[in-house]
Amino acid sequence: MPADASDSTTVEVQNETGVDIGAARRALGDVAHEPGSKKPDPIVVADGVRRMFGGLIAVDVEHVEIQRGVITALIGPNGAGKTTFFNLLTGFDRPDAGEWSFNGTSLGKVPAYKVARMGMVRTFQLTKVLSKLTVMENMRVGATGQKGEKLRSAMFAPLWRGQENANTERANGLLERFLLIKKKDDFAGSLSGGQRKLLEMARALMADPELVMLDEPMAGVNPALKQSLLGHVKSLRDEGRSVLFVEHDMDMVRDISDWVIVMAQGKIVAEGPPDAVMADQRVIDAYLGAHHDTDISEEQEEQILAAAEAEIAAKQEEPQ
Ligand SMILES: Nc1ncnc2c1ncn2[C@@H]1O[C@H](COP(=O)(O)OP(=O)(O)OP(=O)(O)O)[C@@H](O)[C@H]1O
Repeated sequence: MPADASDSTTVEVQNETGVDIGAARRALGDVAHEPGSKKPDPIVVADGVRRMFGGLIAVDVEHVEIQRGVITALIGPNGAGKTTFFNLLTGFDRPDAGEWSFNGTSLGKVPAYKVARMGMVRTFQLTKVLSKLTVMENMRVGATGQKGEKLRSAMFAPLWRGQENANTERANGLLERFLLIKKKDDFAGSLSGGQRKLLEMARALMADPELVMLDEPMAGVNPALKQSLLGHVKSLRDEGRSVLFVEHDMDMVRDISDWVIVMAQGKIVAEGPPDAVMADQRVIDAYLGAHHDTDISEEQEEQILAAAEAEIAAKQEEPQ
């Protein structure tokens, strides 16, 4: 079902984080469908962010704002600069120019681990679960602000143990939610591709982030697990988090996004709600021009079938 603002399951829901989910989504109704459009309540704002690799301009984002409390998809053909932009926003790479902020705080020189602690957590295209650690150990690695990390705090072991108990409790809750609890003592390396994606998402939530950034969450996931992953992503929004995800699976983008941002050749080239963006000729050109595993639409399929049937009928009518 398309995620529109009239979705009765989420409208008027006020959750423990204080974000009125329905309001955040409805507010997008007044936002212009154009690259760099201003959002009513942005959680991320980026200006003039540019990253060169040799002579190649991988990212050249003039201005972009990510609305708080909604699901935003970042789409674009292969090599458009989506992952590089993710890396820059989260401190895993440094730009040649530009500035960006999270909750109004400039992140220009903030290292990745601090960005995560500030509440902006990401997952990776190729999952980075630590295969030689158990599922539970992976979850513990995801917890930030652990007092046990610091020597000074280690002197206050009871305090540290308290933290560890809280982490274990939180990890158990998340593993239940992501249907991984029975695997908690298995090595992460023994999980299927889809389960690793689930573990990565669960681990990201150990830090209780405000913004969850997912890089191709559906890649390598079997159809059965896809539905469950979609549900999990929606539940992140429904508990008041903001979600920004990169994805090539257009069904997923159409199904769960409140807003779609399109990149091509490093730049933002279009923005809007999913239906409007996917009907935009510039987007179709940018996508079909460079990305080849896009499914044809039902309408296109019908047109092709009708043309084939007409051709067969015409041949049958030809004099032998
Ligand atoms: N470390 C690097 N060194 C050199 N070039 C790079 C590096 N990382 C990315 N690039 C180049 O920058 C451009 C943008 O790549 P990026 O991976 O960000 O695109 P993308 O939109 O995420 O693509 P995909 O959808 O295929 O993952 C590409 O031309 C890529 O080859």
